[in-house]
Amino acid sequence: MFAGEHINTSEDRAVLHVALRNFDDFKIQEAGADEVSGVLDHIKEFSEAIRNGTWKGYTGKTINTIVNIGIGGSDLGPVMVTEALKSYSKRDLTAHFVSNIDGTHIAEIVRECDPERTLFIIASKTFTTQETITNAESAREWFLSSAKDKSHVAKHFVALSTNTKAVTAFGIDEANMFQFWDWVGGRYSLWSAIGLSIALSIGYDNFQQLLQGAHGMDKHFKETPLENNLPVLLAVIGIWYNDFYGAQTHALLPYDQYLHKFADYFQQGDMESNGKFITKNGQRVDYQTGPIIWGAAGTNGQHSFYQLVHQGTKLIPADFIAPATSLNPIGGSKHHRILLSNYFAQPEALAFGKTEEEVRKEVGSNATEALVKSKVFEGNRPSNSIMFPLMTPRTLGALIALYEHKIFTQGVIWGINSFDQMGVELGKVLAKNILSQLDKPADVKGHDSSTTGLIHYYQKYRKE
Ligand SMILES: O=P(O)(O)OC[C@H]1O[C@H](O)[C@@H](O)[C@@H](O)[C@@H]1O
Repeated sequence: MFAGEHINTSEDRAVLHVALRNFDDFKIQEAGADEVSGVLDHIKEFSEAIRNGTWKGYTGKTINTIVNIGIGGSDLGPVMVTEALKSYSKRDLTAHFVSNIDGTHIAEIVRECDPERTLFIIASKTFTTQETITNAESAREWFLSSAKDKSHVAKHFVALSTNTKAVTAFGIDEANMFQFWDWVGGRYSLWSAIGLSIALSIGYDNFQQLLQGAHGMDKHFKETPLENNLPVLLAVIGIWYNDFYGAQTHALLPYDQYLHKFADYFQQGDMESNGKFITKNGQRVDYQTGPIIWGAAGTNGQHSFYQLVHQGTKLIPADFIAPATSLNPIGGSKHHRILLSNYFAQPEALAFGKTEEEVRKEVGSNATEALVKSKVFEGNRPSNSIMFPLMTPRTLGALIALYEHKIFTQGVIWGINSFDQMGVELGKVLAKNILSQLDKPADVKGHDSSTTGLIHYYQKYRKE
């Protein structure tokens, strides 16, 4: 990876998100790597102009709302990080994220926007993603219904992409485009121009701290012997339970409300990277690869699904993640002490459980056998605990990079290509064909009976 070899073999690409946060440290030879600092300068200059009010909208007002339009890697990273670092954000600059093609998503968000004071950020590596382009077109239509004159688009629309041609064809000036390169995978792109909404929200200096935190983890990963290497340790522990104990899933359980999107983010990060049954050499694996990633912020999960984690029939390895100090120490950190007492208690309960003997002592001799048995916790359920002093941009950068390299290491051990995403293609192709058949029942051809029946049902009941 660090040598810039084309380890994304199926697409013949280097994988260099580490070059986005390198600060001239590692020597990386790849076209575009020398352009990173120029794009960072552009991000700095632009984010400062928006934040300090020198950038004005078409009626001379400052920008008070940003709307990032993107999906997958062009959405989940910015959403997760702006939420995680909300405490560092400019409170009078509201950030919204539109991803879903469902018109409800953009319709509900523009209801909260003032066209004179809103900046739309169209985030798409390829600039061909149907959802994003359709949402961007609807945003432009909504904007022009107030602004009227197309020349005003330049003050309210910017693009983050590798595809200059498609961006300019959409009507966005090249000067308002933030570049990145094909060696940045979508799910590894928050460090690139795709992070513009993050820089706008928390300020460029904090964005740079985020990058530096990730770079620190990159160095650790590259230079530390395997037995002390954090991403490697997480990777091999994960493989141990996944491949040798049959665990199907892995839960990410941050005891930090700011990290409430962490599991959503790494659902793409991990499952799109390692959800593959073909090795780099084209053989079908005869072992398990990437786990199902899921989770929720503690303690909410405890009151929802932990029953199964503790007493269900499935083995669920979990990562418990927490800051020692809260950014919101209300009530003299009363809340945080309660939160952390749960953070400490859960792994302990999972590991050591409660024996039948202990239960008997507790319930007394009148209890039925069934009641006794229902209160037993078998224990011996695995978890990792990750703790850090305080949620800062630098810490978050390191934490994200920790998981990125864990995923990469697992992919290497499984012999798969963690950096393509062929599995998202088939559905897209089928949907395109179906879209062209939706008008008339007679057009619905070439499907199985269930699909045909469903489309006919829609055609019978739709109102437009
Ligand atoms: O940024 P884009 O090009 O719009 O892609 C958005 C998403 O599309 C697909 O689902 C995949 O390729 C994802 O990896 C990607 O993040």
